[in-house]
Amino acid sequence: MSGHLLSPDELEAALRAIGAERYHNLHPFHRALHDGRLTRAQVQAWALNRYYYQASIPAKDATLLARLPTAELRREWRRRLVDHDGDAPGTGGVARWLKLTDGLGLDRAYIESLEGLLPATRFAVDAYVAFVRDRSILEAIASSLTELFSPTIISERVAGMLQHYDFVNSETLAYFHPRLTQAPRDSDFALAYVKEHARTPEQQKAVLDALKFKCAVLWSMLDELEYAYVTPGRIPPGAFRPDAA
Ligand SMILES: O=C(O)c1cc(C(=O)O)c2c(n1)C(=O)C(=O)c1cc(C(=O)O)[nH]c1-2
Repeated sequence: MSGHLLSPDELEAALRAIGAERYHNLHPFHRALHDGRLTRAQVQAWALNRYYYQASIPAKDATLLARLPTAELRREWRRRLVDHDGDAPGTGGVARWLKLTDGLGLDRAYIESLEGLLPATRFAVDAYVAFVRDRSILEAIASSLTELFSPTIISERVAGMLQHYDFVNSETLAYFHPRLTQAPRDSDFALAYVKEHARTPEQQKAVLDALKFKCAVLWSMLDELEYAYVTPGRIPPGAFRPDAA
């Protein structure tokens, strides 16, 4: 597609097509999570690993915030920091994620220590933070666009988990509720930004590639969860062992 300039609406359609093909709602581990086919131990492993993603998102947003050139852009982006970190102890998305890990019977200090992470979780999340730090502002903003697709997966996940697992309830899944309004607000802004600022075929390709990269970050996290926690005997040395928790 190089050389061909897309209209803003064609660019949006191309971005949505990437999500339709590559977003992590299609991963077998997520299908199993939402359909009630995981054990409590496997759900614990998912929540423990996903904690590192959640905890790194505000750091990722802070590196981008520092590079944004206008007060208007910074005001828009700093809301994300408050969403995740809160504005007082015990508030915000990361704190709400810890309510989920508490509810699953995991020790907070162990979760926060990151000791039990799968290696691929660390690599994938660190790659996302580095991407946002090192690439153009346009690519960094485009890499957040997986959030266009997250309200659908979150609705599916909450409904499926409440229906199938007796070890979660709407209080332990409280993390997800505000995301249903925060994610569309954030992704509407990011989508309008890339539609306005990707004005050459090269910039449009960079935007599409940034979204592919981000889909790969999310996908690879689930690949290793599936590898390590579905077939016995494959947990990497040092990673969370449900039987020992
Ligand atoms: O539950 C999910 O499947 C899911 C996906 C994503 C995403 O697509 O990146 C995010 C979130 N949740 C989320 O809760 C969140 O705060 C978030 C921030 C970002 C981002 O890239 O800035 N993605 C996501």
